[in-house]
Amino acid sequence: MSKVSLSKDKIKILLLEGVHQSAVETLKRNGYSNIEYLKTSLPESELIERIKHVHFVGIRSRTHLSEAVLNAAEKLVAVGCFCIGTNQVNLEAAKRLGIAVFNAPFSNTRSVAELVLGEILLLLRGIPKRNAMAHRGQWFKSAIGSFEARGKTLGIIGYGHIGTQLGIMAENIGMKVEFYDIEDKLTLGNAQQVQNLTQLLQRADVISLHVPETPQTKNLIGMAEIEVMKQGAILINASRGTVVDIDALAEALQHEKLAGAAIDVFPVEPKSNDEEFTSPLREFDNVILTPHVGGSTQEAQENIGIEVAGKLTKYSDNGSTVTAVNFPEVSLPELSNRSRLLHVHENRPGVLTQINQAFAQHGINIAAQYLQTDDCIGYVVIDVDSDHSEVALKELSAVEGTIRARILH
Ligand SMILES: NC(=O)c1ccc[n+]([C@@H]2O[C@H](COP(=O)([O-])OP(=O)(O)OC[C@H]3O[C@@H](n4cnc5c(N)ncnc54)[C@H](O)[C@@H]3O)[C@@H](O)[C@H]2O)c1
Ligand SMILES: O=C(O)CC[C@@H](O)C(=O)O
Repeated sequence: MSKVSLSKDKIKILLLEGVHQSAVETLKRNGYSNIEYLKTSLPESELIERIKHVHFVGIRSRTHLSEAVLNAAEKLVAVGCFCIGTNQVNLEAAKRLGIAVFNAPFSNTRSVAELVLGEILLLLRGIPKRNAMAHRGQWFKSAIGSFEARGKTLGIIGYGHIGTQLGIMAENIGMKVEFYDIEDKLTLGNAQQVQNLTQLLQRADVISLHVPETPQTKNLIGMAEIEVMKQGAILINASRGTVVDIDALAEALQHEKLAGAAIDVFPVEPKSNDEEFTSPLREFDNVILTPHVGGSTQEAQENIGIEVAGKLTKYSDNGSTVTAVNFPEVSLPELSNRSRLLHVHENRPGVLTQINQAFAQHGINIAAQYLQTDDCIGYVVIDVDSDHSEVALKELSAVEGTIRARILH
């Protein structure tokens, strides 16, 4: 499958899930005007129809780009996830099809860390329960089950962008911070890395999860893990819904093993604000339930819009794949007075030799060549004189193992 360079007004962009207007503004400022903007996600069957003619798609966490959807996306060049998580996209299938996927790895991390810090303070004081009771006309003025954060131990699981910021903020209010991560991490402030999860669970007054969704993090916290936590501890999950076994959590709350919880993400989340939210946790006054809004602040969404739209623009305009999550990363200078060929191919021996031989046969001079590969695909970018560019594209498209070829003038 190959493509010829399109004028920008022909490049079709579909933005879903109400991404911030800053994305639309960034795309328009860069000359992209053919934008369809929807406030919701789309069910798979509708998405399959709509995505057929689209060159770039922008999504958040509710849109599932399954293999079936990606297979239907004949023209799709890249996906922009206007969020951190990319688990909603079949990244391997996208890669095999030569579709680059970008995200915003840190623009909303401060927002998540701030929300979690607030939840820690409220839960340690037993405020969610007192608040719920007051709404029902009950007056529960008592210090029972109400504690300061100072001196308590916060156990962070996943000490990445969010975990580290939360750790620093928690230390600033006098908490002791310990964390568990599968990688050895540079510890910030006075935080301490512990060697295994059980140790962290046994020692912490509050556990907060900040891991990605992976096969290893599925039900990372279940019945057995809650069992080893301190009596009366607090559990917070603002990472992904698959990380905590919700039924096990509900049971622990029922038996008052845990004093409270704050849950922002769920194994199954409503597809839109019109759908009912169902969860066994709804019955507990001591649980803060939020509709996956950890990163939903004006500041974060605006920054994400600019960041991801900027990455899509750059990939479209000059072929740069820097920070792509499923693609070999190539950093490229701006294109001037030449044409640029972008070639995604299966990573097998001889592809580059074929390309160079074909170009030599046609007397096509290569002004610059950039190549990066991973175990599955190769991405080569070749700058040539514009006079030779159409022949070069034809040759490139005929190379065995070609997944996609595109040209920029
Ligand atoms: N609730 C929200 O709105 C919201 C917003 C942003 C991010 N998130 C979620 O939070 C997650 C974390 O975000 P981040 O920016 O801190 O990511 P990050 O990649 O910077 O950090 C994740 C950390 O988890 C560690 N990790 C991975 N697997 C682990 C395991 N099995 N056990 C222990 N540690 C493990 C990694 O080594 C890394 O240090 C994201 O993947 C996303 O799913 C949710
Ligand atoms: O905005 C969203 O839908 C997802 C937010 C968050 O979970 C993320 O992965 O960045």
